Amino acid sequence: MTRHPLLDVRDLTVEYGRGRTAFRAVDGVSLSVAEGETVGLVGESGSGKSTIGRAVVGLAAATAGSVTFDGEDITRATRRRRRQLSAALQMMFQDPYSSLNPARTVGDSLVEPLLARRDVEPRRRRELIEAALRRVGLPADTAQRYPAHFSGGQRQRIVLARALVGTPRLVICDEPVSALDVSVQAQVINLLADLQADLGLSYLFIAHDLAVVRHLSHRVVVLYRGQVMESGPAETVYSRPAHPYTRALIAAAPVPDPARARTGADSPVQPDQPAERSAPAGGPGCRFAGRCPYVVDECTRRRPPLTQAWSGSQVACLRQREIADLARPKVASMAH
Ligand SMILES: Nc1ncnc2c1ncn2[C@@H]1O[C@H](COP(=O)(O)OP(=O)(O)OP(=O)(O)O)[C@@H](O)[C@H]1O
Repeated sequence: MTRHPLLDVRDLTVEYGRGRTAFRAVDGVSLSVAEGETVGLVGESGSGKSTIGRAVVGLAAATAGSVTFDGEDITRATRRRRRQLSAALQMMFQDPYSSLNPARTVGDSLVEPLLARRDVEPRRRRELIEAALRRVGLPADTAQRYPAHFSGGQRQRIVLARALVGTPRLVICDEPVSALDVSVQAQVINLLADLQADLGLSYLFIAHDLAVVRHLSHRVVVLYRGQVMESGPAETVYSRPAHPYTRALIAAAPVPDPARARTGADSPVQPDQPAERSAPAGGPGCRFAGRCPYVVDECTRRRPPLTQAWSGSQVACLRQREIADLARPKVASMAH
């Protein structure tokens, strides 16, 4: 058991472009992932989820803030150090078609993470590759074949085997099932859960679909246009969403549970509206103000800090108390 979180992202800001055209895709985001924990990172398209994942693995440069992995500040780690870390810190992308090189056998793709591991002798590589393939439910001879032989679900298993072969501690799963058929999605999600139980892996699980994240996540972080709107234990965020944006997201997700459907039903916000990019980088105010049904002038003037909400989550909303009163069932009149 480590005393510090395995991954600790503090006040991370990532800007694309420079000067007047600079666009702040991630704006002061903090989150952490403990050993053996899954943290779901949710938000609509363009909210900056992938950018956070890419900054953690060094594929996007942090403009400000820090990324700490197992106690080591890796925000500006050298290429050499990144390569050493690449086995322990893996990223799994959405599209299993583009993330495997079609011209290379599966075995050739899977050997890459092993090349970074000095402790693995070349003759053991084949054994480890076959073990990783078996671990994800694929036959060992998969290694000799090309990606074109496999379906989307099988390819995503191969991508997962590639992550496993380096014995990762943290896997950043960037929408790993979005491109798959619904029936196959559940298999991959269950496989991720089994691997976590067996190997103690940690996941930062990125998705726009709250339903997918819910099944797997211990905690959830809700992102909107580069800023954290709400974060907390998954069950709390789902059953008692405190931020108007979280409530809108939940209202828009397929909801089998009628009690849960009621939670966000009062929100007229459409979370699927494309997020405009009009807010200036680092401008004051809440990024959700333009779409919030509860907005008041102050919301556009200062950025709400993340504070403890009535629900037990951390919420960035200046009006959270008043909104909580609106959302609660009116029991006062029944008190006498
Ligand atoms: N290389 C880049 N250069 C410029 N802008 C970028 C770049 N990559 C992403 N962006 C922009 O940054 C914002 C955040 O993108 P990002 O991909 O991180 O969001 P996301 O929440 O993961 O969305 P999606 O679910 O669509 O992948 C978007 O507005 C996107 O257009």
